[in-house]
Amino acid sequence: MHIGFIGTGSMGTILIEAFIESGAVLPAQISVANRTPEKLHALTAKHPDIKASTNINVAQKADILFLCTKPLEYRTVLDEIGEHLTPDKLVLSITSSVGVQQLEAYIPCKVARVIPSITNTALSGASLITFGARLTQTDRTLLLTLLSAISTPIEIEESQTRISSDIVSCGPAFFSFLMQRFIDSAVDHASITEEQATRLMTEMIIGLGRLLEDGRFSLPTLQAKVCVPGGVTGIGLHVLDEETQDVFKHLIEATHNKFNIDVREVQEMFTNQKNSFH
Ligand SMILES: NC(=O)C1=CN([C@@H]2O[C@H](COP(=O)(O)OP(=O)(O)OC[C@H]3O[C@@H](n4cnc5c(N)ncnc54)[C@H](O)[C@@H]3O)[C@@H](O)[C@H]2O)C=CC1
Ligand SMILES: O=C(O)[C@@H]1CCC=N1
Repeated sequence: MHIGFIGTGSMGTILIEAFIESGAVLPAQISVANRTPEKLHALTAKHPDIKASTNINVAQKADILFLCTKPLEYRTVLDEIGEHLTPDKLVLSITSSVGVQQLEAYIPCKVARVIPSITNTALSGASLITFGARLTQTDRTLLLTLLSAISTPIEIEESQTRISSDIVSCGPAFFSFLMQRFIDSAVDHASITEEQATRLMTEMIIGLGRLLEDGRFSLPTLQAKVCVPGGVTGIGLHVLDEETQDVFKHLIEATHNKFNIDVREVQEMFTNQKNSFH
């Protein structure tokens, strides 16, 4: 099996290095292409057996091809490689605004969407999968096995794409931000250094993650267990309840508004299609 990556920016590189680190894929099984050659050199300097090439060569060689560019670059890439995408190949969108049906209408090969997360760097967290109609059961199993090496793959409906990606892919940034806010306030209002507060926060979050992983407590039970009657946690939770009421409602509205704009732009990009590859 040979795996191709077009786009070796942030997420392309994360995926490549996670697959290598997990042992699921050998560097010699990977071909990469990127618009800016410097990013390819950085990758091949670290992993000399990875083959750096052109978009077309990568598409020709790959059995599974990850498209790791930004959404509005998909059409340019597909127009370049489309004639090499034979029906046996599996092409993966890693972006929420480029849907499976859109790609199926444009190219004749098998198509799926896999939305990764920065947490996959630690061979952890989820990846979100939507299978296209052309995949066989064997293709699905192969893809699930591959993704299981770096994540917990979770199949989602097309309609759940944005909210699932808000949680799985954007969530690490959102929760890092909240942790940083907590740390900044600790440093401003108590006698603790940023370094010490960050260390305590990191240990707490790792411990919380492990606790959630073993499934012992639901989120509400966990809160109830920490809240000693008449103690301090309840006072803090009351402040959070009062002051964060609409925060995530507003966040979800904002990400969904942006997503709707992106989806419209992607639709326009594919509607202007003089040449689908069917
Ligand atoms: N960063 C993240 O945490 C996540 C990103 N994604 C998706 O991954 C995609 C890429 O995101 P990033 O890696 O963060 O962006 P990025 O900007 O770091 O990487 C995109 C890469 O594509 C390359 N590229 C652009 N046009 C090209 C072309 N015609 N041929 C070859 N290479 C080309 C660029 O040179 C760049 O290296 C986006 O669609 C995003 O929605 C999905 C989940 C999480
Ligand atoms: O910021 C973005 O658009 C991408 C999508 C998911 C995470 N990062």
